[in-house]
Amino acid sequence: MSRFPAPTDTVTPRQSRGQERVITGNRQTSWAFADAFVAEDEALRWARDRAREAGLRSVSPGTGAALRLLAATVDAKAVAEIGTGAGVSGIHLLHGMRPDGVLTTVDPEPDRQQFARQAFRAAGFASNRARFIPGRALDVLPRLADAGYDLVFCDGDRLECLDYLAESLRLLRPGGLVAFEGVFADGRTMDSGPQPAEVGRLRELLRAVRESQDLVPSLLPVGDGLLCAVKR
Ligand SMILES: C[S@@+](CC[C@H](N)C(=O)[O-])C[C@H]1O[C@@H](n2cnc3c(N)ncnc32)[C@H](O)[C@@H]1O
Repeated sequence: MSRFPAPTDTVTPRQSRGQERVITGNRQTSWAFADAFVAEDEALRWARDRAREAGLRSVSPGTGAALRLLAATVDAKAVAEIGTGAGVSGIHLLHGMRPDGVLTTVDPEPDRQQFARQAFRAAGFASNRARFIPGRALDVLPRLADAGYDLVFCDGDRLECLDYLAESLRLLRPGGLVAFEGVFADGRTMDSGPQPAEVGRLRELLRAVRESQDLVPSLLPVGDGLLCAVKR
């Protein structure tokens, strides 16, 4: 006998109401619970504080947990990160990568990379687990090896996101994964009112990733929106 309901089977009103209550009841609380599900340690809190003092956004704890998961899923040995910041996302990526994996992280601000270096050390990662490259992504990425990366994480200049996509497709091995942080732009991406240029670029990015024949995409509703895609 089939385990699946026949197409004519119906869900009773009682079941339907119950399911709806679980899904819609207190959604904000559920999202807050999901975002805090994986606890952050002292090194991450330290890096977050440095970022806050510098007026920088960091990935949310939920996005950090997703990055760990993604890095572990592709058994990442080589990860490229655009936008080091104070190292919050880098710590999460390193936790998900193989123990011998190397994170290559790019940022034009050496002071921020210095904070990240300290944070990685405080989190217990040996110095040879991270390669810090100071500079702008579009100057640095062309020097990185074709198909040499398992995962590319993009959290730099949103105006450049389409160029990051093109570079990521070159950098990733088949089966590798690209992720873009912040594609909701605090809700502006879905807002029909007038928006700044970076929102236009994010919309183009969403369209390009969704329509690409070379990618298997998913938009994860964690933090400020994490757009992910696997390269075929
Ligand atoms: C939002 S912060 C990154 C936060 C970091 N990913 C985290 O979660 O801890 C954005 C970073 O991108 C860097 N950035 C800005 N323009 C860039 C560019 N063209 N190439 C690489 N990084 C850039 C900024 O200096 C800043 O540190």
